[in-house]
Amino acid sequence: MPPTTTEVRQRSIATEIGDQPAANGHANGFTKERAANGVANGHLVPSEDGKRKLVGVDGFWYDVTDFIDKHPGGPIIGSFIGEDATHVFHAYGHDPKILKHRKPVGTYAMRERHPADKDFDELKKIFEERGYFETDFVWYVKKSLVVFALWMTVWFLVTQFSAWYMHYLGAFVLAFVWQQSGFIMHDFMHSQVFRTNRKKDEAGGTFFGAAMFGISAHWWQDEHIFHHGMTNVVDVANRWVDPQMWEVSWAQNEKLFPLFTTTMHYIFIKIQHITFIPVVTFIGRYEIVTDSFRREKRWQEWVGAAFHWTWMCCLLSYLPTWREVGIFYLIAASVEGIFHFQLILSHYCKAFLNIDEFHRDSWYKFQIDSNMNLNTYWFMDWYYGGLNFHIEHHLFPKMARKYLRHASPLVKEVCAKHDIEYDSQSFVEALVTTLAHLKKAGTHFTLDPR
Ligand code: HEM
Repeated sequence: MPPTTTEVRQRSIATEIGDQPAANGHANGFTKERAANGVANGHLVPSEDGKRKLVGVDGFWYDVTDFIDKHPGGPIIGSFIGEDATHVFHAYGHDPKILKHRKPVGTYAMRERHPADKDFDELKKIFEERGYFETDFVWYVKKSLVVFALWMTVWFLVTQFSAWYMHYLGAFVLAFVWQQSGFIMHDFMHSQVFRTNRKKDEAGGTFFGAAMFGISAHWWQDEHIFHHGMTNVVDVANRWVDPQMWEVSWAQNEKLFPLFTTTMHYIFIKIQHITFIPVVTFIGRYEIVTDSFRREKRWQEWVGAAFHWTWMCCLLSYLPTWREVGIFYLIAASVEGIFHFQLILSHYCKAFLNIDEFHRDSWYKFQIDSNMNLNTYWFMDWYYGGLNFHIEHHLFPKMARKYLRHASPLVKEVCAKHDIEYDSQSFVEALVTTLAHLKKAGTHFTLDPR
């Protein structure tokens, strides 16, 4: 059974800080007051009875009161009640026919949030015409074959050699099997492969996520949809944060400070610039594996996990001693942990917004403010899964990853035209910037016990 709206939006903090979910009416990212009014912003037309839940798209209000729990994109729709969701709606590639079947219940005057918005809408059309939102199946077959070849290499190194260093070389290659599978899972769970057939995409995602990478693909998707729709957003009143930007071990932005209230948090945050690298490297993988299955109830993910641990145990059984088993997994997990930096560096030192600021800001502009690209040569795109072009991926989450590099020059042009900073740094620069940022944030942190 899929998690409920409340579970998904409150899980990140409630489970890690140990707090109870907010008791102040928060259920779907809107307060009791907002929900009761049907709409949040004064300039919007209220619903007839004042109690319906309306979402605004392209200047029309749609009543989603009975649709929230059925929405195929999950509970995030509830976070846009009473708001103009035009840009996030289109960015997610909703088929325009979806709204043709729904009768609007009112209209509102669309407010220009930023002059660049029109240009980004135009860019999307240009990219559509260029075919950047279409799937190259041959490309995916090749990617899958690479994963399979790497996987066979691991087996070969572990089963055909008795030298410990060949086994550990196998562990190193295993990290790449996990990493590359993770990227393919990412594409599937964004419906970037079959696109109009979500069931097939989810099955592919579960195979590469749970069976190969070892994490629950649906758990990841639940969090990732919020991460994309509401990147770096903090809702202090409801104790909610973009779930993929929240860790109990550090506070990377002052907007998160009110959520940290214990002496233990204080200690963690004061030393966060020192613990950052070892925690991400050595603990990262264990954390996502356990976190992803802790509350997982979907049987597909458990079947995938059973497959994953069956092949992992068979593989590990070829190693001669428990010591080698331990070191083998540690090497694989730590090398894979290094890959986690990429995603963290793309957001940690960037802008964060409180939820009300977020709903007032331009969705496109904030995607750029809250993202950083990593500069690399084209031949390293495979290593970063194309997500070194994080700005482009966040602006257009359904764009096929092989085209992200091609989309970048036009995105840069729009940013330059509107004087928006397009942040792109090398991996090392981004790491140094993030460490300095963590140190500064830690210095400013003071404990505010509640
Ligand atoms: C009037 C409001 C909305 C309606 C009627 C609606 C309807 C739908 C439908 C029918 C789908 C499945 C088909 C498809 O992907 O084209 C879908 C998917 C989705 N929706 Fe919505 N939606 C609405 C608003 C939103 C909003 C505000 C968000 C905010 C982020 C959102 C996020 C998503 C996501 C992430 C998916 C999954 C896309 C994918 O990866 O395939 N939707 N929605």
